[in-house]
Amino acid sequence: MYLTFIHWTITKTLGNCMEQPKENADSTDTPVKDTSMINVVWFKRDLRLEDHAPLKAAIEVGLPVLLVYVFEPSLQQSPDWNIRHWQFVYQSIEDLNFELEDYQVKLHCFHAEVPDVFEYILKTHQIDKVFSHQETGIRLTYDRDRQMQQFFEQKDIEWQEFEQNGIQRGRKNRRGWAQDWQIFMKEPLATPNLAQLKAMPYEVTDFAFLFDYVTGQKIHLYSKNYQPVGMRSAQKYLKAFGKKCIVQYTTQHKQPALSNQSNSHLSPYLAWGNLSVRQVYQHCQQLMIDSPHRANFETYLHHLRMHCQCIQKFEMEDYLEFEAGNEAYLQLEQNHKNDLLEAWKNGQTGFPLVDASMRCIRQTGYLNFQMRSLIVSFLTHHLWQSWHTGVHYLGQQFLDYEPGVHFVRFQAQAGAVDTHKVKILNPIKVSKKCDPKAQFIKKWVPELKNIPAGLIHDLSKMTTIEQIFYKCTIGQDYPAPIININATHPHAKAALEALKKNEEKMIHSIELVKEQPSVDYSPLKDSTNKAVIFSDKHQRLTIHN
Ligand SMILES: Cc1cc2nc3c(=O)[nH]c(=O)nc-3n(C[C@H](O)[C@H](O)[C@H](O)COP(=O)(O)OP(=O)(O)OC[C@H]3O[C@@H](n4cnc5c(N)ncnc54)[C@H](O)[C@@H]3O)c2cc1C
Repeated sequence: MYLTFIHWTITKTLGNCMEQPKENADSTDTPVKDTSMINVVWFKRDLRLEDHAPLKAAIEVGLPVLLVYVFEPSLQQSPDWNIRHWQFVYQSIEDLNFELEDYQVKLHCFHAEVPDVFEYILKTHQIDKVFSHQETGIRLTYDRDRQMQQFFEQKDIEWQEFEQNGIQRGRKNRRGWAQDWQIFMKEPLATPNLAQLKAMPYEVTDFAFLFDYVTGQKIHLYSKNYQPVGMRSAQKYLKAFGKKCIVQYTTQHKQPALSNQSNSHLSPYLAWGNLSVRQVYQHCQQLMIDSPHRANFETYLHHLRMHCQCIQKFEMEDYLEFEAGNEAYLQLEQNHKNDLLEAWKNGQTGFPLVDASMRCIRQTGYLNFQMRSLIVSFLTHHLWQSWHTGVHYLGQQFLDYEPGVHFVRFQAQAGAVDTHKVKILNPIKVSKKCDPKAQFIKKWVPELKNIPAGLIHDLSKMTTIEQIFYKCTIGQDYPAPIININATHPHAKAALEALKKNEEKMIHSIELVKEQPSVDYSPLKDSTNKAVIFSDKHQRLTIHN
């Protein structure tokens, strides 16, 4: 009866993605060891089948390959974790398994700690090698990788890790990094030959790897407000961006209401690896050759490099997860005020664009760069709360949560890395500039839907008669501003200015988020000066006149 219930629950909640234990499975049975050697590909933030160096290498060895993804319970305890991240991963795996059906292969999922998973596989199989990408994650995943390194050494298993997205391990500084990154981006895609993948029948029969996972979690659900998931959706978004959105990319990308027409929305696919940065880079390079929007492509490729540059910085300075890059920042007196923090999280600050942004991320998991900067500036400069107080909350909300970009960008905007570069954003001015017709505000703050755009950005100017006329009483239907921007702005400015004096001595971050020397984004040329591009799928050279 008990087993039947568990089996039913698992089937209902996990659908096809997770391993299904047999009803008569008994975890106390001694598994029969299959002595043939296998290799394992351990998927992490690389949920795709193209440009996948570990998968390619594993297939080329020729042994049977087991494909594995591990949902780690310890990550669920991390303050930046949110079920939406796992929902995205889960859907990605479903999509990937759909593609793999043609090859009668499957990516197997576990819910357990990684050493336990490998111990479990070792009960029945001999592992020769494990292939994976390097991961620039949080301290928890880094420590897990160090633990796994020892584990594999003890078991005499070779672990081959591959560079991903041009992020280099073991670097002491970023000198020359931009050039290396560009070389990596122009290298041929690592295309696995899936037809050669030797399938192996495999089943997880031990409930320990499944049961905890099922309890209380709704991993198989996926909100219709989130972007569609998977390699095929990612390719569609990539194509749409290259064809349409790129036209407005530099003119409109700060406007949240127009983000569907101008921003790429590729970030979740890059964060969880439905696409590699190199796939995006090479796709854009192909398109820009004859494009009248070449300059926009160049800006986009530059932004893509900045994205990787943040991750590289975090790879070298992972303490930024816990500490400000600038010790001077600790001198700021910022008292924790829970009511302010809650108002910010719930989109109830009385500043329409801030509230619209906070409500939007809760619902969709997406926000453009400019609005992310605004909500961080509002929290750290106007509400005068330390960067720690909001960094995990936003990480939870973002569907594209990428620790390297997130911690570095958050700290940079707060002024926790370098106060010289900080922009204290005025929510009223940004609102007028980025949402002039208030489309974004009205979508996410429906209480304000009757108020004309001319009044909506600064509600403190609305008279009582106007409030009655537009059926919105401030302080009743919508909160009055929780702070006085005319006081908070100069206060933050003066406090950050005061830090500058001793800041130089106190920045312990080895390098700031600064521009690198400009790099050439133009396509590779052959000896006859024709553009050379590696075509996406087949690695064949395409010559463009
Ligand atoms: C506080 C904060 C936290 C962030 N956290 C994350 C995160 O967890 N994961 C993540 O992927 N990104 C993060 N970003 C970066 C960025 O906001 C998102 O990548 C971007 O909004 C995703 O949208 P998109 O895919 O449509 O990118 P697009 O708008 O199409 O932009 C493409 C790339 O350009 C970069 N970019 C866009 N505008 C600018 C600009 N004005 N200056 C410099 N670079 C720019 C983006 O980072 C992105 O990588 C964060 C930014 C901030 C300010």
